[in-house]
Amino acid sequence: MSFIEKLNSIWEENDSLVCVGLDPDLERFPKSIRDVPDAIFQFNKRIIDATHDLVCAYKPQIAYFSAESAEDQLTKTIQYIQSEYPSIPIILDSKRGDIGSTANKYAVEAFERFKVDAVTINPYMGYDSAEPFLSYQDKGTVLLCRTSNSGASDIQDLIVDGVPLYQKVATLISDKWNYNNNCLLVVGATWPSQMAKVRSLVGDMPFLVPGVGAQGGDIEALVKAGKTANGKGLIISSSRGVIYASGEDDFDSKAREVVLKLRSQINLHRK
Ligand SMILES: O=C(O)c1cc(=O)[nH]c(=O)n1[C@@H]1O[C@H](COP(=O)(O)O)[C@@H](O)[C@H]1O
Repeated sequence: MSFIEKLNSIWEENDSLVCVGLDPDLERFPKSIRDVPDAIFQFNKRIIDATHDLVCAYKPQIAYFSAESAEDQLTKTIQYIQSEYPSIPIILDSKRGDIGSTANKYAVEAFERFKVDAVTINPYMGYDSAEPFLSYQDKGTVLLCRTSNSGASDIQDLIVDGVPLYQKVATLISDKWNYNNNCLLVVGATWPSQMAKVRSLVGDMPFLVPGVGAQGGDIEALVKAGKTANGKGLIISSSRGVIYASGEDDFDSKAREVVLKLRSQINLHRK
């Protein structure tokens, strides 16, 4: 099953547009789990077990693993989701982007080493840097368009041929790069008016939407701006707001409570 088919079916199955970001930071772990062997995997496993019926995706961020020399625990986390909850797509957040020959290796890293369903990439080096990812027809390529951070406007809003660069990027990807129907765009939850503009440019292409929870994105505004006509089209991702909902040993049940609330707040505005 392709990434897009998997996404369409989990949106229905779990009635959810919520993605949980797995950004495991040992310093923020409860004492009870910090010193156990494979602490990162054990932490992720408890978050996953507590939320699997409420989400449409998991998004592990590679830096939180590689900074700890813990890529083996990233592999274990991915394999755990795939064996226990195989209908849930996994988006590897690594924001790769490089010349074609190196991008080839990054695509192999994501799709053959880690075997994820989708990966985030930076499109600013152009088509040859994206093509190795796009050529995996059944995988999702999630391209940065208008990011959630405060510096997003520094470059992404520069005017090119009379329009902001992020709109040029959206149109280019939609018109030229999406020939396998496997592109998604990153549009931050913190910018609802820009999101509405991107939606008007790219039809029903799915958006990965980080920036709710810790970064303060407004749920009602983003859902209204970004949803497609069928009330879907969004993968709304929260990391710290979910996984650190409690600093104590009840972190998994508190994470579940946050995801439940997030799912219902989002669903309120989908219709
Ligand atoms: O590609 C991303 O996931 C991403 C894009 C973006 O524009 N903003 C953004 O915050 N992210 C990632 O989404 C996550 C946000 O984490 P929280 O702010 O804790 O929910 C981090 O892993 C970021 O690297």
